[in-house]
Amino acid sequence: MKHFEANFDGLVGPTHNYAGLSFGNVASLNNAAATSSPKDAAKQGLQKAKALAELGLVQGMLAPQERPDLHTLRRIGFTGTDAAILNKAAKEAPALLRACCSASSMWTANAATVSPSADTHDGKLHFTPANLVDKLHRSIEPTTTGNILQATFNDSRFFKHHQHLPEHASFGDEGAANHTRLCSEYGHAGVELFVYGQEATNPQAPKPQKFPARQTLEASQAVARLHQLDDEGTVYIQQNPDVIDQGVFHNDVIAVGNQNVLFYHEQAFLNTQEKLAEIQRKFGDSEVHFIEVPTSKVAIQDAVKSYLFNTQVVTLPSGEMAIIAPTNCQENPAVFAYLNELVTLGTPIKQVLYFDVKQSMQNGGGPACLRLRVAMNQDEVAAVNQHTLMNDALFARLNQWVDKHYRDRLTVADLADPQLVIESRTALDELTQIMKLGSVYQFQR
Ligand SMILES: N=C(N)NCCC[C@H](NC(=O)CCC(=O)O)C(=O)O
Repeated sequence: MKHFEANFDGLVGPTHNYAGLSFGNVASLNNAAATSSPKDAAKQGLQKAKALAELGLVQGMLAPQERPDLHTLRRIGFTGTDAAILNKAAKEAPALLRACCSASSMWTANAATVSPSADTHDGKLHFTPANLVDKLHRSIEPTTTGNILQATFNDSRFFKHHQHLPEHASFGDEGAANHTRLCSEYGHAGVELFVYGQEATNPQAPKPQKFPARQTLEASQAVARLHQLDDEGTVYIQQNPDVIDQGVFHNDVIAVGNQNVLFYHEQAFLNTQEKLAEIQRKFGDSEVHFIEVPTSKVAIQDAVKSYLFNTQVVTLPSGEMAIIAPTNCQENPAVFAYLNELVTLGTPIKQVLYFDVKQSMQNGGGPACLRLRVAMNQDEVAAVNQHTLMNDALFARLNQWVDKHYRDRLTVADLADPQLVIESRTALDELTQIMKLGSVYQFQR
């Protein structure tokens, strides 16, 4: 049986904008109130997804969410027509309106945690949508995320969908951004690494002082229980609180793994040596390539600016690995020099491919934020909703759809425009037909 690691990229939604919503995420704060281009953002994402499909990887797309989120605005007491609600919210609670308009579901690394069937006791592939409780604008994602995941992975013989964890800070869960899986082959049982920022039930444990730790140990443990993982196939690692305070708001901003490679910054974790030894022991006989990037070569600030670690490390059909990096890495001299050296070091990583995803980067989302990894065997791939899988036809169709419905420019002031609701719903309604998703949105129910 053949095995693959598929990437499901988030299709950027029609309201992509810069609202400065993510305290602790340097790019989001620095670009607050900048003018965005939803059209360019969506096309940059589609280009990357198409390129990965052309490299021979299994590539899917996940639909964006309905924004502005009028249902949440109604839930918090705004009444009247859609236009009246937007008008009132813009005047009386502009920060809440901005939170209800973010296209943040595009970062599907935060959509869910996924455990492949090779790791789980019941032999099913498990999904738990992330509750994203640390940020208001993201906490309104998980229910629709669950609907979209179920419409995409819609065969209960293979896929098991859980409800998101309880919506409380003790269970702060940011999904796959704080989870990576090492394995010898995608279809063999692997070691799942859960990286958390703090322990909710132990106030004495280390935690960041300035910026929030979005993921708790308790959330990671709950997901591992739900997914029926073995203790021997699971490692919990605490992220270094000092780097969270320097803008590393998710572990995937400082570390990434693929098969037998863990690529990370020397300051990424606490108790690094002990944890690497545990990973190696649980991995088994063959060797894990621990590629540690020292501060002397790449400072934390350079890693945060360039997103060196928010790269996708992928295995090509040839068996060699490539790094999918944002063009921002080419523009940072220290990082570019490091990447040029990396491919000569004799590790499995042999090439670097650069993609312009600047529209997303300006909100703190690099190539790896834009994708949810799902390791699957060929029967599972066949059971996926085939209309979500990238190919020439879907690429052309989605580009046409973007051209038809998306604005070239969007400012925060435009978010109160009632026309944007109509445009967004018309676009998403058509998208659910293109991707054969059924009625996943509240406005369709
Ligand atoms: N690292 C991963 N996997 N994901 C990146 C998520 C970026 C996202 N940015 C935002 O939500 C910014 C929205 C704004 O400010 O308009 C966040 O902070 O949650």
